[in-house]
Amino acid sequence: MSMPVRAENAIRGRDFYKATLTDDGILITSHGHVRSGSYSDYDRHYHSTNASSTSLQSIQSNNTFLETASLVSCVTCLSDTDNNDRLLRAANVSQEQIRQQNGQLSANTVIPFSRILNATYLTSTHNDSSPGLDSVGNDSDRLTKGTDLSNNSKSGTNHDLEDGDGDADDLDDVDISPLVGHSSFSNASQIDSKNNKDFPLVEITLAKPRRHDIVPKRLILSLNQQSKIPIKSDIVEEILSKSYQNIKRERSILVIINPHGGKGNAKKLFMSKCKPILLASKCSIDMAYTKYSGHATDIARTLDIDKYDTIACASGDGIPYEVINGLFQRPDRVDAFNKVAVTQLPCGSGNAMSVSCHWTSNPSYAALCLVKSIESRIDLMCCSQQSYYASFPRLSFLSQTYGVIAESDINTEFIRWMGPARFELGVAFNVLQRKKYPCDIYVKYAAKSKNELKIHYLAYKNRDDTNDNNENDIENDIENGNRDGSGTGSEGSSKKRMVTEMDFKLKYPLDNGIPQDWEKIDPSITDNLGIFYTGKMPYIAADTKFFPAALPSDGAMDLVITDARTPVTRMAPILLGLDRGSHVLQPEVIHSKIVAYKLIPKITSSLFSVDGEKFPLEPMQVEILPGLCKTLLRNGSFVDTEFDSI
Ligand SMILES: Nc1ncnc2c1ncn2[C@@H]1O[C@H](COP(=O)(O)OP(=O)(O)OP(=O)(O)O)[C@@H](O)[C@H]1O
Repeated sequence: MSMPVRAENAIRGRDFYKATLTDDGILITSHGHVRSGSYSDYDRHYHSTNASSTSLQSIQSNNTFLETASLVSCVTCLSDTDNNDRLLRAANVSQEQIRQQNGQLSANTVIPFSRILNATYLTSTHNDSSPGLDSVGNDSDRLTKGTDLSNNSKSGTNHDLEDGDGDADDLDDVDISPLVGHSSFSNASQIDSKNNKDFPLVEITLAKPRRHDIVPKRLILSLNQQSKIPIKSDIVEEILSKSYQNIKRERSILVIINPHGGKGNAKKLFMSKCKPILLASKCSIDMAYTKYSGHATDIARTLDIDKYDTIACASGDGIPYEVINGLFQRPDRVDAFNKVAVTQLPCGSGNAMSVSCHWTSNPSYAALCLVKSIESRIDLMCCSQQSYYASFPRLSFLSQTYGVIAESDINTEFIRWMGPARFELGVAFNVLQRKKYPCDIYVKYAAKSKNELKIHYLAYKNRDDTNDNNENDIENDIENGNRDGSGTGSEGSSKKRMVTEMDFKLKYPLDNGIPQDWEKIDPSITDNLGIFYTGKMPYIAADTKFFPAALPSDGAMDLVITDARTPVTRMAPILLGLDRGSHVLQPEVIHSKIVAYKLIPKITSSLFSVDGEKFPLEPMQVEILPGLCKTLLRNGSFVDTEFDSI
């Protein structure tokens, strides 16, 4: 049996791999190369299980370490580089050895489905003088230059809404070319490969580690239909459905870039690290650049929500805050919060959302998480103060703080050039001064003592583990005619539902005073308050696990309070425990789960910080709004803080 000429043309001069599908991914069984004008290598490899060609032998001679490396690469599928490095070292495989292989995969490598971005039948144009892969190269150029390719297909496109230069700049040799939707591939030639049951030639695009990042990489595979798992008729669909299990494919993304974010690097980071991954995954992308503070709120308030399922903020935490509030101020906010997921591509200096939700602060890995994540609902916190409450209260997704941390966060803006380090410097400075911030605090507890908090945490964490916190189930329910989205499986879960206008209604409006069942925190503590910090996400910065017990939708926020009178010798272990999250276990630290609070400052000069934004020094009342916001959580949960084992 020989290879069809068109298929040979398509892979002429390229490496290809013979492969088979397994439960975990695509197993490479051997490697080949089709020389110009000859397809004998392909035939030899295809028909021989113990191939004896020279090129194969030379590959096999290196197999011992490569097989180890293969296993490692399989295990590390979504980890970032630090993790990869550690595992490779543990397996005694040096990066140099990996590099020597020129990126070739050895037999027995498993490409995990979690790493596969796209799959398509490999096809050739009818014009042999311009073989398919050259066309792909052209396509790639067009995509990276930001040209609108959306005439026939929404997929894999890129439109600049503003700025327009779309200078995908630093892509160097990154391979971003989706074949599907390319008009030069006729239907006839696609059928040619698809219907060839003996030789289904498939091109996959996978996310491949390169230096500290991941980049899209295309591979040609000759797939053995006698695979280890049952294959339905369409092998490409089989690969795609396993690569995107319960995950929405081909997202329509509005990327909002803060050009000043991340010390002015946000645009470059997005273009070079995130965009190639998103395009290779066949997402359609529109881009908007913020021109002033508050612009992202205006964009989110007025955008056409029918066009997007995702708003990705290529920024720090300031832009997601603005976007959530823009959606909240829409007349059709119910539809907006049911339609659009808000996520972050970490291109700012404070990237707590990405660290908590995507488990990484690396923009390329976060982009992979974006396309591979489960849509989930997270709680928001609604903040009311007299000066703005009447128009719109403010939604907070991350934190509110008063005292030492608020001043360190905001008052160190003038040393913005320092990046994240300025925050730590500010905290240390204020703590050492033992500055106090007197106030009254009233709270409605969900779990008051540390013991009750642990019980609450374990109950909700286990519930999340079993429910998978999976918003896609809601979409499936709705498609199946179950309009309230209550689902068939885990009934009663707050996440398995669509939000309604009732979900925006405050239980504790500011004007109604402090309810009877709220407790006042001991004034001897609050008159000497050092840190007041409430949060919904575990990380407030890449290496600061301030809220290790935070959960996406437990209907509560975490409260941390310290007393400014705590001796510096005791504060030192508290601050040094911030990276591990062990500070909350220290006896001097108050740590509770609460559903609402009111803080009344007793000083005249200070501020609040809400999600890193400066808020006025007025009484602040906050309550939780359960499961209001759709976002993308890797594996449906926040990064594991190991709170249960601290
Ligand atoms: N064009 C602009 N000019 C001035 N300010 C802007 C502009 N675009 C956005 N901003 C503001 O910049 C602030 C910080 O944005 P972002 O969080 O993306 O950046 P960052 O680098 O992480 O900064 P931070 O360290 O404050 O978190 C936001 O509050 C936003 O309102």
